[in-house]
Amino acid sequence: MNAAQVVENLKQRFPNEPEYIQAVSQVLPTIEEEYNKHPEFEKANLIERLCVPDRVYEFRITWVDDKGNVQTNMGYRIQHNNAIGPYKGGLRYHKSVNLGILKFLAFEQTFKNSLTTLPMGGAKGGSDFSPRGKSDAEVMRFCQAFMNELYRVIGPDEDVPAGDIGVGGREVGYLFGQYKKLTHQFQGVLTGKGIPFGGSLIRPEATGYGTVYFLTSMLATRGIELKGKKVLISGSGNVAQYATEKCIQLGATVLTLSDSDGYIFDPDGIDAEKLAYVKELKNVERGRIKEYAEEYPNAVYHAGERPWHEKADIALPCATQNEINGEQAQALVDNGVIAVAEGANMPSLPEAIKIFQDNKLLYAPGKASNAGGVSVSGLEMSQNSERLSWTAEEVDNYLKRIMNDIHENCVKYGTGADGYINYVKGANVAGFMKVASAMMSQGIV
Ligand SMILES: NC(=O)C1=CN([C@@H]2O[C@H](COP(=O)(O)OP(=O)(O)OC[C@H]3O[C@@H](n4cnc5c(N)ncnc54)[C@H](OP(=O)(O)O)[C@@H]3O)[C@@H](O)[C@H]2O)C=CC1
Ligand SMILES: O=C(O)CCC(=O)C(=O)O
Repeated sequence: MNAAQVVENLKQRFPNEPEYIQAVSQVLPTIEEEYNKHPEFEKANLIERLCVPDRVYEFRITWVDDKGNVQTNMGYRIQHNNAIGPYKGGLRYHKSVNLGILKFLAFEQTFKNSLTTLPMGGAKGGSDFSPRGKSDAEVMRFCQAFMNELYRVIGPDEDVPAGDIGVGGREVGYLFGQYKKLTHQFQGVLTGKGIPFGGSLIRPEATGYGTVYFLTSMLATRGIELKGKKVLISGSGNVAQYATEKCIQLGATVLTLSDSDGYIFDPDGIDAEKLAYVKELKNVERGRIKEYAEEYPNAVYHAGERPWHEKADIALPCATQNEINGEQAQALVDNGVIAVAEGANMPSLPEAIKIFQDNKLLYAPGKASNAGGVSVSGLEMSQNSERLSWTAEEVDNYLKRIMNDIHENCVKYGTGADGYINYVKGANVAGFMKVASAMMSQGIV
């Protein structure tokens, strides 16, 4: 494989999908050397078959708003690769959603799911529908209309969606209810379900907790503890909330949270009580993060900005893709940040990653550090299959073990001659080799 040539070909074929091209061009150069040790891969054109999704579903969703107006949105499901297990990955509801963004997420998910050690292929889906400002009834009607199309192509052994941006417990509940209505089947067809109907304990916490578990493993390679460190977190949704919670539990001080309108800086740190306020604000009242600064006057709200210019030891981007550019990465380095672990998917632009790596920061790409969420989704599937529910402690122990295994794999495949661990290379090679081996065994399909 000539990675640059493959990327160029994909660019020609998919010129309007910059995020997808960005994700692919971040992965291919890091697996090129390993790939080229296996001439049989090239003969099977494995790389193209791995980059281009197995199939893409695109559909119109029609729903009625509270005023009686008929609305339409676009819906998508990208089934990227099922070489190692059923398609698996979240659904995103956000006004920015388009085919290219979901293709990047599905591509990344394939590598991530491979890293989890569990049998899950990669997928992603969603809609350009924004739940922001919508009533519960509107969200319910939208979810039902979305499932009216999606139910045809998902199933517990076929494709198992879950949440992502804009899709949390509320939306998964409505989606599940409609699936059941349409199919007459009570099946583990979605993960992130409510606990009373087959959800797993620790699934809501898993992505944020897992990111911090991965961070502690990275810090341990340099004999550093999280306790006492100052942490910048972006986002204030599911991943950010539980990353904050785990940081607090492990004795770190979280200074910032954000949403798409701006960020808050709390010089006293966000403690458990303030975090409970954020959870209520974001998950129940569905308010804006600026209200935090009204509730806690020592905190400052910065409208229209991101938190990356604040001084701290650690950064955990937990909002969305491309939220750290080169200038912001340089500010983090200049301010003494030693570690960046991505809770979000692809939050760092390529220029930012280069700055982190050139400065030998501990830097974990999302496909490694945020894999805890989909891992516990995999454990939810296991519990559903055996009609059992595991305790929170059991699930959390599994999660710790999986995050540790992912870290070990990154170290194994990513440690360079100078001892610096390139977690990007480690995660990509480890994730790739398992999927490649499965694809080779299954023939040209
Ligand atoms: N949930 C999960 O289990 C997993 C999630 N992830 C990734 O983590 C990230 C966050 O997801 P999650 O917490 O679930 O989503 P939520 O919808 O719960 O929260 C998203 C947060 O990010 C903010 N945000 C969204 N878009 C932007 C933007 N364009 N600019 C700035 N802020 C933005 C939102 O602010 P606002 O309210 O203003 O929109 C909100 O605070 C995503 O990248 C997702 O793909 C990765 C693995 C698993
Ligand atoms: O839990 C899942 O299936 C998907 C989680 C997800 O969307 C992700 O890992 O980005």
